[in-house]
Formats: sequence, C-alpha cells, structure tokens
Amino acid sequence: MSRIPKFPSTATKENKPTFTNSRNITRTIGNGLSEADKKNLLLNHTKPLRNTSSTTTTVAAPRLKRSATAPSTATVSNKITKVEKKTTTVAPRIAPYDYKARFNDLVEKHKAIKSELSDLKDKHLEVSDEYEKIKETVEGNITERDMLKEKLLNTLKDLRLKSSEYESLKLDYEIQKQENEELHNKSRLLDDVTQSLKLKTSEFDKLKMEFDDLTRRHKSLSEETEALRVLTDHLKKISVEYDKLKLDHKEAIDTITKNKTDSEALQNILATMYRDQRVLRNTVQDLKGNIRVYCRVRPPLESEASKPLYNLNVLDACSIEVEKIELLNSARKGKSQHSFSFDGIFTPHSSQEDVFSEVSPMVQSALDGYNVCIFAYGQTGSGKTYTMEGGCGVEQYGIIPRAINMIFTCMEDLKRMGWELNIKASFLEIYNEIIYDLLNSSKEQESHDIKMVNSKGTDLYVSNLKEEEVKSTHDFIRLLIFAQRNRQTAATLNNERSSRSHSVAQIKIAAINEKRKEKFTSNLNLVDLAGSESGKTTQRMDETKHINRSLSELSKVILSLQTNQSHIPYRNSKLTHLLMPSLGGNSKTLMLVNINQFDESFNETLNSLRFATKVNSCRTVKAKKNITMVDSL
Ligand SMILES: Nc1ncnc2c1ncn2[C@@H]1O[C@H](COP(=O)(O)OP(=O)(O)OP(=O)(O)O)[C@@H](O)[C@H]1O
Repeated sequence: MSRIPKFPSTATKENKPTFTNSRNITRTIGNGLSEADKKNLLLNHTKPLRNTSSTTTTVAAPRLKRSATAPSTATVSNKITKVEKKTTTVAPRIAPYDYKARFNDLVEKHKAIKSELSDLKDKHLEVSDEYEKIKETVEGNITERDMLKEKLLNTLKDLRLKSSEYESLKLDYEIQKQENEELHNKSRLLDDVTQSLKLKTSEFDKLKMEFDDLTRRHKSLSEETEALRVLTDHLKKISVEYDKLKLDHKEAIDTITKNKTDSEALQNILATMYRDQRVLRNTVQDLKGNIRVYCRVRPPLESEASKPLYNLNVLDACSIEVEKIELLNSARKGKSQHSFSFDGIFTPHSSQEDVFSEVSPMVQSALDGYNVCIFAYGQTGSGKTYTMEGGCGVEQYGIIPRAINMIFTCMEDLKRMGWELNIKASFLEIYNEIIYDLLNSSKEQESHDIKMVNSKGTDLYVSNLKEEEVKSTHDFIRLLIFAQRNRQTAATLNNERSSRSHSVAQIKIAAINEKRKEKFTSNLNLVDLAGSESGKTTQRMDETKHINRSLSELSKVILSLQTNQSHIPYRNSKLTHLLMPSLGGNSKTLMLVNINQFDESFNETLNSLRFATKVNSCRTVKAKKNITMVDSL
C-alpha cells in the first residue's frame, strides 16, 4: 500500500493528466497543425533560432511538471526528457527567405514531433495502464478504507457501548468496593467480637471447672465434715474408752512385764527341760541300743490268698517263732522251727502308724543332732518299699513321708525355742555298685563319688548329687514322687532293677540357735535295701553278686562295730561307705527286717531273720551328738 502514489481523495477528472489532449495534438499534426499551433510554429520559426529551443521546452515543461507529481510515472518522465533532448538538437541556421528549407525543416520537425508523439502515445498507453492499475489499487484501497471505516465505526460503536458498560461496571465496582470495605470493617468487628467471645468462653469454662471443682470439694468437705462430726462423737466415746483402756493397758503392761519375766523363766525351764528330755531320750535310746532291729511281717495280698503259708507265732512283743513242717518225702523232712527276738515285732495287722510310733524316736534323735540311719531289709516282695515309702493316701504313708512330716511339725516347737532349721533332701540309688542321682532325670548321669566333707572323715557327701532345699512336707513329697518315678523309669529299662538296687533318701538337717549360740547338723538316711534273695538266673548273677557283697559288707561293718574293732571296713562297698556316718559311733541305726509268710519264701525268711539277729546283737559305743557351741555365728 505504501508504494501506491497517493492521490488526494477528492481527485476529479479535471485533475487527471490531460493525455487525451496530446492524442488530439498528434492527430492534428497528422492532418496538419491547428490554427494556434500553426501560428505558434510560424512565430517560432520566424523568431531567431536561439529562442526556438526555449519555446519548445516551454511547451513541454508544464506537462512534465504535472507528471512529476506521480512517482509511478518516473519512467515516462525520463522518456519525455530524452525526447526533449532530441528536440533540442541545434538545427543548421536557415535563412528566413528560404521557405523551402524552412518548410523542410518544419517537415523534419513535424516528423520529429510525430515520432515524439508516437513515443508519447506509447508512453500514454503505458501510463494509462499504470493509471488503470493504480486506479484499481486506489479503488481497492478505497473499498478497504470503506470497510475499515465501517469497521472503525463499528469498533467505535462497540467502544462506546463498552465504554458505557465500563462506566456502569466502574460504578458497580465502586459500589461493591464501598460495600466490601463496609463488610471488611464489619468482619473485623466480628473477628474482634469472636475473639473476645472466645476469651470469655475459655474464662467461662475455667470458671465452670473451678466452680465444679469447688462444688465437688464443697460436697466432699460437707461429707468429711459430717464424717468428722460422727468421728468426733465417736472419738469422744473412744476417748472415754481410751482413758479406761489406758488404765487397763497400764495394768496389762505390768502383768506382761511380770509374765515376760515368768515366760523367760519358763523358757529357761523349758530349754532345760528340752535338754533334759533330749538327754533322757538319748539315755533311753542308749539303753535300747544304738542299733535297733524290728521285724515286720507283711500280710498276704488278696491275689496271694491261695498261697500256702508257713507257721508264724508271735511269742511276745519282741519274739517270733517260724515253723515249717517239711514233707516226709523231702530231703529235710521233719519240723523246722526257729525263734527270733528283736526290739519289736510288727505283725501283719500292724499299721503304718504303729511302725512309725516305734521309729519316731530315731527321727527325734536326728532332730536332737544325731546321725540316724533307718533301713529296710528283706527279700523281694517282703514289704520294704511299703514300709519305707508307703502306699497312696496319708494313712498308707510310710516312714519317709512321716519322718519329714514329724521334722516340720517339731520345727515349729524348735523355732519357739529359738532354733532355725534348714532341711535339704537328696535321693540316690546304688545299683551294681554305681550311684545314680534320682533327682536327675537326664539319661546322661554324671559320675558320683563318695567324698569326705572334712579331714576327720566324720561327714561324707556324694559328688554331683542334686540336693534340694525343702520348706515343707509338700515340697519333700513332690521330690519323693519325682525320685520314685525316676527309679521306676530305670526299672522299666532294666527289668526288676528297683528290687535289685539300694534306694537312699537323705535328709540333712542344719540347725542354729543364735540366742543360745548353738548349732548342729545331722543326717537322716532312709534306706530301702535291695532284695536279699539270691538270683535265680544267670542274668541276675551279676546283680546278686553285688547285692550279696554289699549286704555282707554291711553285716561285717556291724560286726566290727559290735566287737569294737579298730578298723571298720566301711569302704568295702558303696552302701557301707555311704552309711558310714550313720553306722559309726556318732549314730543311731534302726533296721526293719521285712518278711512274708509264704511257704515258698521260708528259707529266704530264715536268712533275713538270721541276718537281722546278727545286726541286733551288735551294740555300738554310746552315740555322740553333733551339737557344738559356737563363739560367733
Ligand atoms: N504291711 C503291708 N500291708 C499291706 N500291704 C503290704 C504290706 N507290705 C507290703 N505290702 C504290699 O506287698 C507288695 C510288695 O511289697 P513291696 O513292694 O513293698 O515289697 P519290696 O520288699 O519293697 O519288694 P522289692 O524288693 O521288689 O521292692 C506291695 O503291693 C505292697 O503294697
């Protein structure tokens, strides 16, 4: 658009270049010059030649000037200039009278002008084309301008509309802004109010809590006041009673002081009496003998009712007579009659309690500080385990559970006299001269050796043997059951092992009396010996050898003690070695020989009774108790 020459919008036909005129001029020249031109020509040609050129230049000049106004016609103007230059060529001077020359000159000029005209025509055509193009462009521009104008008008209209809308919106905005500010102010005010309300609420809550607390306290205070009032009334009554009691108390204190003195005196008497009683008990024991033997005859069981029995006569409390009539066809035909005397006889009707009433002084001796050994001897099935351990139920309890029960019962009396007792228990089994710990249930048993506690050799212990402290009879029974189970398990693994092993329950008593500065330790060994009968099979031969050896060593030890030998062969068997402290001088021994009344067992019964008689004839030296005076406990 910018390259299109600008014409004033008000351009009219008059303002356009008058090219039509030039066409006319050409035509005129072709036909001959117009009158005016002719005149001019004549005038010019009659004038000196110097002016001619200037005249022609003057004629062309206004046309060129006009065309110069349109930059798009620059080429045209250049061409015109060339023509002009041609026309301005200096012609040879022609004499005024030479008309012919002049005419020729004029013809020449005419020709030149004609060619110039033809050039101009071409130019005119070119310019016309360009004009047409420009015109089209201008018209297009005008249309565009009009469209733009219309658009502008529309835009202006829109703008006006928008402006009015804007104005109304601006107004609305202002109103909104004002309202907003008002609302903002109100909101701020509301925030302040809310804040203060919150403060008030929290203060209210606090006050309410305080009020509730105060109410509660008030209520509890009221209750306390009421209780205090009741208490005061009660206290008043108590005060009266207290005064009365105070008097009684004073009297009681006097009485207690008197009683305390009496009690101390009585306690001293009691201690002296206890000591005397102990001495007396021991004297009786000594008189009875430190090795005492009892015989117990077990009754046949229901299942054994059909078994033939030999004759057994209880001659008196201490003697029995066994009698067997041998069949006439037997090798030893005739009557076999034997009488035996012991410290006591328990018939098939004697209860466990009857047995224990005779055994209890031995347990008492252990509580008095003596080493005691109670063992049951006899053939298999003669009632040794029943006598020592017993059956089910308290009634059936044997010597071992009754002994521990007695220890714990006496412990209470001893405590009252200032004695503190510590009881420990261990359970072992000697099978084929090997010691087994019955409180150790693991299959892998450690080796157990009998060792001396001190160089004097008065006390012994078994290495790696579990020793459990017992605080009650119940504790002990639990351990006893555990040991029984262990023995039974071993018996299952090794057929009839329980009958072929010695079972020992050891109870160690450690007593201390801080008041009297006295202490003692004693051992109570409760032994269930292996069945004394000889083995009937080769399989049992090894066991029998060991049993017989240990039982014979036991009788040897007893005999050596009886005859006051300087050397007592305790160490020849595990059993005698273990029982050494309970068999020697500082000990009391009680043997229960168990027999049954079956005809088939007559010979074994005789053996047992003979062995027991041998033991019974043994009287050890007077037993010494282990009690010692201690300087500092
Ligand atoms: N005085 C008794 N009154 C009632 N039953 C008894 C008596 N003595 C033993 N018995 C019963 O006789 C059976 C054999 O007794 P026990 O097992 O005590 O004999 P044992 O000599 O220990 O035998 P083993 O050497 O095989 O251990 C048991 O059933 C036991 O309950």
